[in-house]
Amino acid sequence: MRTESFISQTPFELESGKVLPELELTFTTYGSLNAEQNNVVWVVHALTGDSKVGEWWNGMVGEDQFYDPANHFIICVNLPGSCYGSTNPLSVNSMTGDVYFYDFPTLTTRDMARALDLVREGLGICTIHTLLGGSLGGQVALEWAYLLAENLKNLVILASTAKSSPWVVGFNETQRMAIESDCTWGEKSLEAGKKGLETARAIAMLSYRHPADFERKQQSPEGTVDGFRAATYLRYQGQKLGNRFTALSYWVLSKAMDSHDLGRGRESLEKALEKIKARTLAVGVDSDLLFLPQESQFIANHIPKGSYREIKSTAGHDAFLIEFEQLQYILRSFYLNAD
Ligand SMILES: CC(=O)SCCNC(=O)CCNC(=O)[C@H](O)C(C)(C)COP(=O)(O)OP(=O)(O)OC[C@H]1O[C@@H](n2cnc3c(N)ncnc32)[C@H](O)[C@@H]1OP(=O)(O)O
Ligand SMILES: N[C@@H](CCO)C(=O)O
Repeated sequence: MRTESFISQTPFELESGKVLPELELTFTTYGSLNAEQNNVVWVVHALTGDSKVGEWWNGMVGEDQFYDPANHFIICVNLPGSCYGSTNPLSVNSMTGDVYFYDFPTLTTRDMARALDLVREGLGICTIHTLLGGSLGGQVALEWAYLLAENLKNLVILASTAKSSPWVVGFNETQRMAIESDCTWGEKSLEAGKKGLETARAIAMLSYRHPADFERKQQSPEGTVDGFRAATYLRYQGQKLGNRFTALSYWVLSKAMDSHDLGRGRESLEKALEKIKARTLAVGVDSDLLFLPQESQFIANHIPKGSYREIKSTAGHDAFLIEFEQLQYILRSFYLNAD
């Protein structure tokens, strides 16, 4: 495993017209590129993931796993805006010499896809064998698949959508409201909005899980009138994220998720999907309350070489990060059916 940085030599113009004078992108690779350059597996992480895909997707990537570095060149880039090494609101704006903080520009999933393409070009990779992404990662992967055209062979979109629904935008807005209500939000510090971020994560967890999952794991003993398990669970999850993420990055990434619309400026969503050339597998989760299975079906129905499979789980949206056995089975049949 190697973690490196790519630094763009030229200013990076965003969809908004604003410019990032310098763009650093941290990425992690596993295995090596073969002579034919046909073993590239590119994974795009979700909202709070990082480039170390072998850690958070350890049931899919790693020695003797489905994507084994012995056979594949596996790469994951920390998305711009995120706080694990790539340019983000806590980076220094090289034009002003000051940390961006709240002046960090709005990013779209299309900007993120273009940033990934810079890394691809920088590494001299022409063709990607398989591009995979879940949730926000799936949105960025879809945008990138559109740009890559014939240079992408297989696309796997997990628990995601071609356009963020009003429901997703609404959930994200409640989370940003929680951040805004933290009295430290507005301060120029690493910890700004930390308590708000904890609440945001607690709200988000309700969209990443399913009532059945809470029924199974968070039942309190009979007679409980306070101190419920569900309550300590959500507080714990909030603190866990608060200790490893920044509210500033969360803000930028959740705004990018809101922006997602593959059809923007491309006639329609359907027409944009029709232009994706890669063999595509869209995987929904039957219990996903955030990105509904029918949104994955829509992707599969409109991409010419698209197909749909479903993970059965009570885990909800996050099942794509948990249900490794089902995913492996689904992916095995996807590759078996390749031309
Ligand atoms: C640097 C980095 O870490 S970045 C990469 C890591 N994260 C990512 O990539 C993002 C994607 N991953 C995720 O979102 C998550 O890790 C998932 C979805 C894969 C799994 O989520 P988890 O939080 O592990 O699972 P789950 O919802 O079952 O919660 C388990 C945790 O809650 C705790 N917990 C469970 N019930 C309760 C309760 N009633 N009260 C308090 N704590 C509780 C458990 O002890 C456990 O704690 P731990 O994480 O310290 O071991
Ligand atoms: N739970 C995952 C997926 C959210 O879409 C994350 O925190 O990145």
